[in-house]
Amino acid sequence: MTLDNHYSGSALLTDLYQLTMAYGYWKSGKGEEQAVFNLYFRKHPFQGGFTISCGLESVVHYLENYSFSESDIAYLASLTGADGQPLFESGFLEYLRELKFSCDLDAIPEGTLVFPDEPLIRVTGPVIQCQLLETALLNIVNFESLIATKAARIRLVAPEDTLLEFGLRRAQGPDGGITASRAAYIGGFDGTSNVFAGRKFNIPVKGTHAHSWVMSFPSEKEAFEAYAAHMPNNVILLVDTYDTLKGVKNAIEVGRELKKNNHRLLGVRLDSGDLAYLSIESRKLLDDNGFTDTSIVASNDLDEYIIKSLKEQGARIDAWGVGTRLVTAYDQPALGGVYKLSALKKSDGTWDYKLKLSEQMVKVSTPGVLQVRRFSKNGVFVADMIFNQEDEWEGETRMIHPYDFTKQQSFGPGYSFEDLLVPIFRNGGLVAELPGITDIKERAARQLKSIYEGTLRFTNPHTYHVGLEKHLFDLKTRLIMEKRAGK
Ligand SMILES: Nc1ncnc2c1ncn2[C@@H]1O[C@H](COP(=O)(O)OP(=O)(O)OP(=O)(O)O)[C@@H](O)[C@H]1O
Ligand SMILES: O=P(O)(O)OC[C@H]1O[C@H](OP(=O)(O)OP(=O)(O)O)[C@H](O)[C@@H]1O
Ligand SMILES: O=C(O)c1cccnc1
Repeated sequence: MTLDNHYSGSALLTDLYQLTMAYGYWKSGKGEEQAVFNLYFRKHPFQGGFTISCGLESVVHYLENYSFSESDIAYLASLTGADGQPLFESGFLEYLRELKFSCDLDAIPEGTLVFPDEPLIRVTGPVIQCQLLETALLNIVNFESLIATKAARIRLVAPEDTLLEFGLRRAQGPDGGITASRAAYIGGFDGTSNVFAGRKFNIPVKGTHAHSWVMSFPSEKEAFEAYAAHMPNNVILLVDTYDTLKGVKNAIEVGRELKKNNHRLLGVRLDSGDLAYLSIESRKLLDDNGFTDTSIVASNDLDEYIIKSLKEQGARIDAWGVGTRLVTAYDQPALGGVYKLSALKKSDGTWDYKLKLSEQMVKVSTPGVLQVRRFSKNGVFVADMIFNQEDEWEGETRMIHPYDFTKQQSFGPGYSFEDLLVPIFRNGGLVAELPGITDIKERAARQLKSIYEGTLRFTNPHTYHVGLEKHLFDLKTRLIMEKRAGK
């Protein structure tokens, strides 16, 4: 595991403006003021109706090692402003050298269904630290959640099939490939071709062979024979190098030899052409020759839409190898998560709630020390309510649509609920036990089964209700009015 990812824990994994602000906070003596920041997104990716949270484990590892090394400090000391003078004075660099992560961090566990405006991560602590973390937290959570969601969409169209992630060669660099393998597994894939990720994250690794293997022999048949002879316990033959259906016939002949030696032709792989037609014809050939338990694997620029279409066409494909369009989230290459200040502690210990105005209501941030309450009825998620943890109320809970106060919902005793953000760090110390990858994966699968299925469809999905608790709605409305009035 020596692939150096260059940034492990490095506090330089940030945008310069976080450091210019940190410098400003430090200079003005505000650096230790307690702040609350929330990480959330405003719109589901892929025009979908859900997102799977992912990336918290990477966040934890990043924060556990968070520091400015001697060489980081030396680099910052070398930066100069427009006048050629150092950008940062030495006292500030000394401060950074000693800086230790000391915030509280609460987060929604990985593998949870999450929705627009909900804080996935809440950081509470010295404003200087909260600010410095923005870029790294967004980088990690935006990408991993995006890929886990893409993987879940692919799983939805092939609930019973084997799904293999083949993306490393086309991923956005080594780190993109490695983290995508983990996120894809959490989102519902069964294995990866990425051996590094397999070992690092304990993900099953799977592989067939490439066209080059076939091309390196005088004939396809000889290539298949040699492969079967060398690795009789892992024979999945790529049959499309020259002529797919002739390739299947060659594979069947090799399969007969394997059988004689108590081995099995596990599968054939189709990587070009009309995958519906070719899989149906291949299935017939295999079945007619007694290879009913030989699987058909397909690959070639697949995604959830093509797989869905192939299934509708009656394709007889048992396993899908999906690369490029999964690990690059081809049709939407970024999740637009943001990280906003929502409260600052006053000297009397109470919170000064903060709000960012915008002409677009969806872009107005939400003030408060935010938490998300998920209401369920008979095991089905009904709605999520964002509330200010500092508020207390009695009796029934009232939730208001964030952008339309005429839409309200009440929750009485008939509902069960769960607060989604859980403590991860307290005063910089890890207080949560991180779940294993299998638990996270199972959580994601359970979550997808616990929601109205219209939420999961691809075209015009049903909108799952997310609202603001009444007191929070009132606070937000009051602050908007005050800001608009120029206070
Ligand atoms: N029956 C089908 N219905 C819908 N899409 C399909 C079907 N069969 C294959 N596809 C998809 O169509 C695309 C075909 O790719 P392309 O046009 O590059 O042809 P190809 O057969 O792969 O040729 P090449 O030999 O260049 O790889 C791929 O994304 C593939 O997954
Ligand atoms: O298509 P993806 O979803 O990215 O899956 C991975 C692809 O990588 C391999 O192909 P290769 O690199 O040889 O390229 P090609 O078959 O697409 O030419 C494999 O045969 C798949 O086609
Ligand atoms: O094992 C395979 O078949 C494989 C692995 C990576 C990319 N394409 C195919």
